[in-house]
Amino acid sequence: MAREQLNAYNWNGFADRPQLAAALAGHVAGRLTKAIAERGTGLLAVSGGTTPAKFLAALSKIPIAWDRVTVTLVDERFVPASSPRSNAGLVAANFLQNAAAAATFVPLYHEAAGIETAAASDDAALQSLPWPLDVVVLGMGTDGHTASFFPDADDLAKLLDPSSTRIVLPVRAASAGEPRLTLSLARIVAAGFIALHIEGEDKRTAFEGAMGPGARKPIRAVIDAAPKTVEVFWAP
Ligand SMILES: O=C(O)[C@H](O)[C@@H](O)[C@H](O)[C@H](O)COP(=O)(O)O
Repeated sequence: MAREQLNAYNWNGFADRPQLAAALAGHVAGRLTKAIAERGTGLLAVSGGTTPAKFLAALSKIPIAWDRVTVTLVDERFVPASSPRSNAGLVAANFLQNAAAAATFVPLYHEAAGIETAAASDDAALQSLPWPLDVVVLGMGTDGHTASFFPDADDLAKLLDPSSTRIVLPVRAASAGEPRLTLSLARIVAAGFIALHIEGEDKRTAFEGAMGPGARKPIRAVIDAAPKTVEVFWAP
């Protein structure tokens, strides 16, 4: 039976950002623990940017079997980990510490001739991860992008193709700054638990706009393609 696209998301609002960080970290840790119990391993993908730092720090302190968890990125800027723009750098500084230091981190960036070459070698290298994702934590820009699915990306339809067999895709988008590497929508929506972590009134307004009528934004494409309810975590 065709699945009705009814904006399948659940809104989890919090009074402040520390409370959101603690709650989201608890949910993610619980899902990973369940995955480890069921299949002996957990696979987590986290987003970069400026929002996740508190959440990642809170998650790093929760004592689960991190040595059974593999963590990768939802997307990455095409910059080395030493760059202040690096999402791998954000994860290293905020998450790969405390209890979570025992997790295995799989970055997306590595030196390559260009973004297409990097994406192709990532695609091969990440095949061996224990797919599907147990947990994915997405962010969102006020333009309605999520992951590196920027509205002005070259070949956006390919990035948003739910039938794609790709794991990692290259992204070129004027609004993105650097070229990007992103998990495909297909891999993201196959996750057992899909969280969207947004903060501030501007992003709440942008999210509500994306869920309404009008031009379909990438975040809407992800929610519509997801076979499970997307859990939105928001604080002012
Ligand atoms: O590499 C990135 O930038 C992210 O993965 C991206 O998708 C992010 O989630 C949004 O751009 C929101 O970024 P902020 O948290 O900085 O607002």
